[in-house]
Amino acid sequence: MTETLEQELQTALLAVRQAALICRTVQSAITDEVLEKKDKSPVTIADFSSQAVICRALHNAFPEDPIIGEEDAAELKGPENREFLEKIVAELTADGIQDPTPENVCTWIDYGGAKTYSDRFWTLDPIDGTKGFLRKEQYAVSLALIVEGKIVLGVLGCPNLPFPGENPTAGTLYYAIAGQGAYALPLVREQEPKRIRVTTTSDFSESRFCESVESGHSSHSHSQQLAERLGISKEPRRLDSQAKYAVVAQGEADIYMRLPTRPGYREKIWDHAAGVLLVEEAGGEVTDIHGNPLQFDQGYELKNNQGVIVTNGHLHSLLIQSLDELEF
Ligand SMILES: Nc1ncnc2c1ncn2[C@@H]1O[C@H](COP(=O)(O)O)[C@@H](OP(=O)(O)O)[C@H]1O
Ligand SMILES: [Mg+2]
Repeated sequence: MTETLEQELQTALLAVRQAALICRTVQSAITDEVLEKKDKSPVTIADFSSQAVICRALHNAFPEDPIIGEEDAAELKGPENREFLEKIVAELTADGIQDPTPENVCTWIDYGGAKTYSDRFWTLDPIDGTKGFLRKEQYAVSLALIVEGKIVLGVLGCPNLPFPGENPTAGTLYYAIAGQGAYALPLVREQEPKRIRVTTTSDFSESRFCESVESGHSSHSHSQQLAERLGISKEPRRLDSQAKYAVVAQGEADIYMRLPTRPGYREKIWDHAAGVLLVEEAGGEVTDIHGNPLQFDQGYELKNNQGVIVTNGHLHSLLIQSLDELEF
């Protein structure tokens, strides 16, 4: 890749930072009462607001680029949801976004409505780890640029992952450009980015893995079997969202396992693209459970892949070999 992607990077960093700060505001307003009522509206306001802000920024800077986003505005357009749309408008107004009329907000969200592969496109998960967001735990705003099937830029906003040396509530913004390394900076303010790297652990008995909190997203029983087989004795670190990729990329865990819970499920590209590049650029390795590279040229799903295995590289092939012996 000869072009520098400087404009893409600056646009993506600004947009993800803004969206992540909006999500943080909405998350702090979630109360137990809302959760007890099983009312998911705060998360939905945050999802839509995040997608609106990021797609608006991308469309202004790169009007020709398709965006494959997780959300679309179809359900916001009916009269029965007008009040809900007004809440999103109010949130964006409070955040100082210019001209967030109901019509504009729907238009911005729908910029993210591409579904099929093209030679150059963005993929966006406005809130990855919805369940973590609702529990007031980890979640991520995730944005990646894919050119000719290769991830060339990834940005991950993790409002609840502390940046070393900063106030624990500061949050971290991660980014990577293909061939140029992986970096972290505090979410809340401009600072010189810090290069991040995976661990050098080559012995499973010393290693720590991370996995989803939700056993419906990644099989805890299989990971436990595998850990026993490989002699991994440390307790797994469980956290939601692509924050797991960030944790491996910055050397706080050696492995991230995402083991299928049912054979037909296909991973979504927006749940992985930014995280994959972050880990690869930090020196790690990412494949599916069979050791095949993840294919980002198949539409919005990783159609040809099953599960995801992320390691610091040193532990990869042995882990894949041991997985071969498990039934999924
Ligand atoms: N059966 C399944 N297997 C794997 N991932 C699943 C799944 N069902 C849903 N997911 C995905 O898991 C993501 C969260 O992953 P994690 O458990 O690592 O936090 C969800 O993203 P959203 O939260 O954006 O909907 C969703 O896309
Ligand atoms: Mg997701």
